[in-house]
Amino acid sequence: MPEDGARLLPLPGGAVGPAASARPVPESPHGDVARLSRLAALRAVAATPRGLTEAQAEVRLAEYGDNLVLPLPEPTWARRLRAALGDPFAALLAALAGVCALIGSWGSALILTLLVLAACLLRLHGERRSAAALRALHALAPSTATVLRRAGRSELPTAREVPAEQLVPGDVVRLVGGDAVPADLRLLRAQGLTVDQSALTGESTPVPRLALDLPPAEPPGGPFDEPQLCFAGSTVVTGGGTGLVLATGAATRFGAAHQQGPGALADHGPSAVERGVRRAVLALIFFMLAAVPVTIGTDTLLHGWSGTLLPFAVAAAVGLTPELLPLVVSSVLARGSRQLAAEGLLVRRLPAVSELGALDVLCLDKTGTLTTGELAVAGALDPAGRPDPQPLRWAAVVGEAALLHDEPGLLDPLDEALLNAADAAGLLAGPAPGVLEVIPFDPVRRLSGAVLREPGRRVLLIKGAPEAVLDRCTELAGPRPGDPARPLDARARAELERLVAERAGRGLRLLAVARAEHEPRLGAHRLADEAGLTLLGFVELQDEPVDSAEEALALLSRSGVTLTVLTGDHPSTALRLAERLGLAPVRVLLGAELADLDEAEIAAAAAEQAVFARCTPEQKARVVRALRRAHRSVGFLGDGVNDVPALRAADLGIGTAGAVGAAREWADLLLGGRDLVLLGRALAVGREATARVAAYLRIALSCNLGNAVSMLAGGVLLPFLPMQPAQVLLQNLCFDAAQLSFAISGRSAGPGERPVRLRWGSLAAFALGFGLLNSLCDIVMFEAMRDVTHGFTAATSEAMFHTAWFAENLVTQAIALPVLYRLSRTRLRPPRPVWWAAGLLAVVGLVLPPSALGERLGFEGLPVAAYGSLALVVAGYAALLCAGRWLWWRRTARAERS
Ligand SMILES: Nc1ncnc2c1ncn2[C@@H]1O[C@H](COP(=O)(O)OP(=O)(O)OP(=O)(O)O)[C@@H](O)[C@H]1O
Repeated sequence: MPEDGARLLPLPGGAVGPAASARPVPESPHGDVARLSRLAALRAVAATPRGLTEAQAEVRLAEYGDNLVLPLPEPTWARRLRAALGDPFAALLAALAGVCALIGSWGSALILTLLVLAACLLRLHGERRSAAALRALHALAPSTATVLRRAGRSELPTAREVPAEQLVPGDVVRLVGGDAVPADLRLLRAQGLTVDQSALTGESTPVPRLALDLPPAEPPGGPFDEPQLCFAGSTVVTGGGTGLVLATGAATRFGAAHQQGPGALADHGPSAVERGVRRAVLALIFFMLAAVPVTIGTDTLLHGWSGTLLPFAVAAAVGLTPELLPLVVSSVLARGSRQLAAEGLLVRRLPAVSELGALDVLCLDKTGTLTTGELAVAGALDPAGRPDPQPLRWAAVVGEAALLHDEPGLLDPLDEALLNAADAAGLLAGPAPGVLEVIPFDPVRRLSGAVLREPGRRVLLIKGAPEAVLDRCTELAGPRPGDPARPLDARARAELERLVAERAGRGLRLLAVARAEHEPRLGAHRLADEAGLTLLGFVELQDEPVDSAEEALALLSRSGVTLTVLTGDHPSTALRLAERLGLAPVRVLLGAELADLDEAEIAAAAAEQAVFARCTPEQKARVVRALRRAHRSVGFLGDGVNDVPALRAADLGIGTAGAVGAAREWADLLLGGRDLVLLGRALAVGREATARVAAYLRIALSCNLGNAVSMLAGGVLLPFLPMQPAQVLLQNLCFDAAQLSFAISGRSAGPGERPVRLRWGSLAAFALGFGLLNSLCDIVMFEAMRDVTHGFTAATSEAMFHTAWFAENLVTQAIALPVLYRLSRTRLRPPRPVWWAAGLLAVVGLVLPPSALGERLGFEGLPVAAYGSLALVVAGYAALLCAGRWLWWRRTARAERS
């Protein structure tokens, strides 16, 4: 690195390091450095196993930048202005303004330029607020990493937590189970380390990682297969280790994949709202592309080509362009995220706000989520079910081994509880065990263990889920120490299973403890050693439900959210807890049974609030995926490393306050405290935001569709264009401005009875129905104006037509705003700003045309008869709109009931 004055060679992704060892090596995802020996790799990045000094880290941070895969939104105005002007809608408007200027339509060019400026300014403002909200959230919930740093060259290193974004190439970081790997690392040490790389490779089975000194000469199959490397974006499932940072931020493999777009990574695709918005935009663009040429073509065919047709086409195209749609949607979501932050929830991905609104199934992890995870030892039993302290002693020795084996992070809360209880009971009085190896807890195998050195033998101790341990046992320990062991036959096994089920049915969590003695030998633990074990007995643990869990689940249930528990724990323990919390599961399914069910059956079981027990992390994710494929909007609430696959698979991953690093990293939403009732409040905010987005889309789509049809009808029915180009643009500007009211303020009521879903089919049917109703009124107005304008000169009657349609259009849109806001009787009412905007829109429609400004825009004062017709048409429209809405409500209520 520069401060060492060494020659530099490329590191991954353009980072550079000194050329300490530039021997030719095979192609590797991280170039030369990744394939060097540990020592050579350290030299290549000018690092030491003792870590960088603070000063070195600072220099490198300035050089390589923050360790962020995606940079936080750029705060400078110049950048944002460029981005705003580069927006496709703004670009389209600017191009249309250019066309108008070219053909000398100065009024239209001016209005269009104003529209571009207004859209850009609004967008800039909205983005500034969203960026500030995102930065604030990021600052509140930084990801952290444990790094070795030294105050000076001669100082000793200390391990300390730093925000992960401050990591630099050359840093030495520590990993423990549950961590999100913070950068691309070359392992210097690894112990029982397995990582889940499914975010990078899609492969859900955790892969082992080793600190090989000389990696295989040929790189293995895929780019993520090198065993000595860990990649940003993966999760530590078991074990721990120490790694040298090779690349950070965008230079990591994860970062590179992100640059290629979200599809390059294992990603669950756009959210329901994102899909809805995208389709709405496409539909509006389609209206524009279809309606404008058809209108112009029809007009030319019927009445011949006129010079005003081109500017009219331009204006009509603008009128149908949803230029403020992205702004309104992102402002509504940003506002929702601020409200959630005020409630104590951190939104890590903006669309999560709308996912909350759509949420209709919430899958819940049990331990540490519905329960406190603060385990207390309730007792210990011998294999016959009699109280016996020995199983507790040996289980605690496994914990002690993890503690002694210098990777403190390997000690989980369960080990801590065992150690405390055994210590309090005086069971750990003897000399500390000689630890040969620690077998970290593996949520797939559901056990952990230790290999100990005892005089003349090597002792394997295993503790874990009773089924997992029993599968490895062939004998039962005798009632007293020194008594001969009994064989574990089928009858004894059945009795043990009954004992476990009976204790678990009381809500206790059981751990089985077993032991085996082997001849002393060198070498690491082998899976084959885990056979022929002797069962020592069980430890019983108690884990109390979180105080607010029952109230929160009742609130969510009343709000129309189906709840289902997915746990790695015993079925009886899970069932007992579910009942205690007021859930009424109809059945309990085991993770292993999922293999025999297809996705529809799994989804159906989950929808009936089944409890899924003894699930591996991948089985939890499978249930979530099955529900998503059944078109449910699925949330997952979890805290542990065994929840990460499900958190990633869900539409909305929610991490609890005490979630491990990786779970926090992959969660879309983080609870700020233990109070689960927060979820109910969050639901209300999400539903309101989604209802607003849905209302905006419904109204924008139906009014634009109505206008497109009316333009076509006007072209056929009238000998002139239905409105002048500048008037079309002005009307569009007014309607856009009124729709901005969706993005500002309003109140948040209760969560409402049902999730708010954006179903494209229903949105399209709505737009078609209410859009056609709108154009029907326009056509009636055209017909009425024929009579009213009878006897006036051609020019005057044309101007009167324009005036009447302008006024009628704004007034009917003003009525549509609040009336179409509510999708069903039970949904939230329109907030006050929408009413105000609607009122203003109607006033502008009526007051502007007869004003001096209106005259300059080509409007003409209307005779009283025209106002009479206008009043009748508007009243008819309002009545039909309310009737249509009533029919729609009935249809929605029926659909919701079924
Ligand atoms: N540290 C540990 N050592 C040994 N066995 C453990 C340890 N932690 C959990 N187990 C056993 O493995 C089982 C599965 O654990 P896992 O962490 O997958 O799920 P869980 O903690 O029981 O429940 P949840 O999935 O709701 O968090 C537990 O029920 C317990 O029997």
